[in-house]
Amino acid sequence: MSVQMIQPKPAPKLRLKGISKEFIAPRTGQRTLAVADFNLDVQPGEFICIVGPSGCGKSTVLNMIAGLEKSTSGSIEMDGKAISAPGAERGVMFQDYALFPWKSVRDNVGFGLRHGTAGAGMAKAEREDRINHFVQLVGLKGAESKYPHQLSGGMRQRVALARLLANGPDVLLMDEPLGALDAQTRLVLQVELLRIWGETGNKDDRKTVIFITHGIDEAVFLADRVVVMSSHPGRVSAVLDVDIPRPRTEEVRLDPRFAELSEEIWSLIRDEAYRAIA
Ligand SMILES: Nc1ncnc2c1ncn2[C@@H]1O[C@H](COP(=O)(O)OP(=O)(O)OP(=O)(O)O)[C@@H](O)[C@H]1O
Repeated sequence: MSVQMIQPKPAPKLRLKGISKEFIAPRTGQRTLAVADFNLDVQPGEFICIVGPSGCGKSTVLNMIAGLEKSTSGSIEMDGKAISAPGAERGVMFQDYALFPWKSVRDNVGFGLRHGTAGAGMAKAEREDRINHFVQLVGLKGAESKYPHQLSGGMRQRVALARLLANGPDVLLMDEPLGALDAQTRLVLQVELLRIWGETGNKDDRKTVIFITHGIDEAVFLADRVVVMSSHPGRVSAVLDVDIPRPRTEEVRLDPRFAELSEEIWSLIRDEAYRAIA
């Protein structure tokens, strides 16, 4: 008789348990149930993409994990502890760069280290090394003294990513970070993002990522799992494993499995996507 060892599942990095969010308009009192009974466990180092029709509640879910919005019911846990406010261990990145226009690349990247909790107690030399490391990691070496207006959109998002990483969060919460970029830059930065995330390195060194996108191809290219949402109210309608091996290179986009998964996701949101913009 053979005895099968059952490996215990690691404790989730994030646990979203039955969360809902109802917005109440201050003047009219009109209620909008944006998210209802949203459940998701995210494993450490996992790359999760959330897709769904416009207005289905993707940003609301992300903002609740970031602690920028309070959930109306349910609970959000990180490493087993309840989250209800923003915290340095969860870094957020948005579509619109959010850089300081009057600060250089170097000073933008180092902002959190100089003024936030991330750099508290850090010696100047260590802080400067850390800034150099992340500037280099995102491919901005040589552009340290430039200002945001001197950079392309893609470079600005590299600065925003370096700043996010320099603060050393455990979880990266990314709301359409490539959404404002032209199509070619977007494809290049998807590959870059996986490199920076550590796709070719040790799995245990990777950050946990929640990444919102309108791009189904983008989600399939990046994610370990794609969470598909339906709307009114926003719920999880499906969770798909992206069983395409890593590291993922440009060739992946030609893989029949890539097309198959993209088609499956589109079929899940197509009807609602048409209704959302009708
Ligand atoms: N502060 C708010 N007050 C009232 N309603 C809100 C607020 N924020 C979001 N909503 C509503 O909640 C729902 C979900 O919005 P949310 O922005 O989370 O969706 P989304 O999927 O991120 O949208 P998109 O894909 O267009 O970016 C929408 O109906 C939206 O109008």
